Amino acid sequence: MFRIGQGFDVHQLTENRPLIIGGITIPYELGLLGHSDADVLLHTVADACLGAIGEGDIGRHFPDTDPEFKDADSAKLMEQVWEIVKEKGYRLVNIDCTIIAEKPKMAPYIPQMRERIADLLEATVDQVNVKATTTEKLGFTGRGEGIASQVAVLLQKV
Ligand SMILES: Nc1ccn([C@@H]2O[C@H](COP(=O)(O)O)[C@@H](O)[C@H]2O)c(=O)n1
Ligand SMILES: C[C@@]1(CO)OP(=O)(O)OP(=O)(O)OC[C@H]1O
Repeated sequence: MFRIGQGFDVHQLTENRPLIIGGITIPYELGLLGHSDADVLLHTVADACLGAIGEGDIGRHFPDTDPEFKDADSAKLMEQVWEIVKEKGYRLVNIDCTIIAEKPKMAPYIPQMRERIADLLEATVDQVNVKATTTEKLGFTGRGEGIASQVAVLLQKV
């Protein structure tokens, strides 16, 4: 059996925060704000995986009111989500991710993000696609106020 999932997340850009996307720290003058490390892409991957198996969303599993998750490493949260996926008997078929950001340029970091996500989802790099787009200076992403991401995932029962 195959199950499809999708995710969407947004985090605000602000000063004095690291910019962590897809488990990779990107040098930039601004970073993402959140209760956790605010890795917008890993949150979206987690939401897509939870959606695919009918397990709600990341906030249900790791509430942003719980001090345990303050400044949490989103890769650790993703590992826990992937354990739930495996317990339900699923493996990754493929995942396709889009980062929506005016700046900085994501292209140099995308190979590392693919490797990191493949590692977290116990898959190979060819099963993971990561791409980026601007919104041509339009909207909150275009003004550089935040970064969004979208993910589609396909899982298969093994
Ligand atoms: N933050 C970003 C945004 C885009 N890219 C790359 O640039 C290409 C052109 O972007 P458009 O928004 O004009 O379509 C896009 O296809 C990406 O390859 C990027 O690296 N980082
Ligand atoms: C990850 C969690 C938990 O620390 O916090 P945030 O970093 O604020 O991220 P968000 O995507 O807003 O929601 C999920 C939260 O529960």
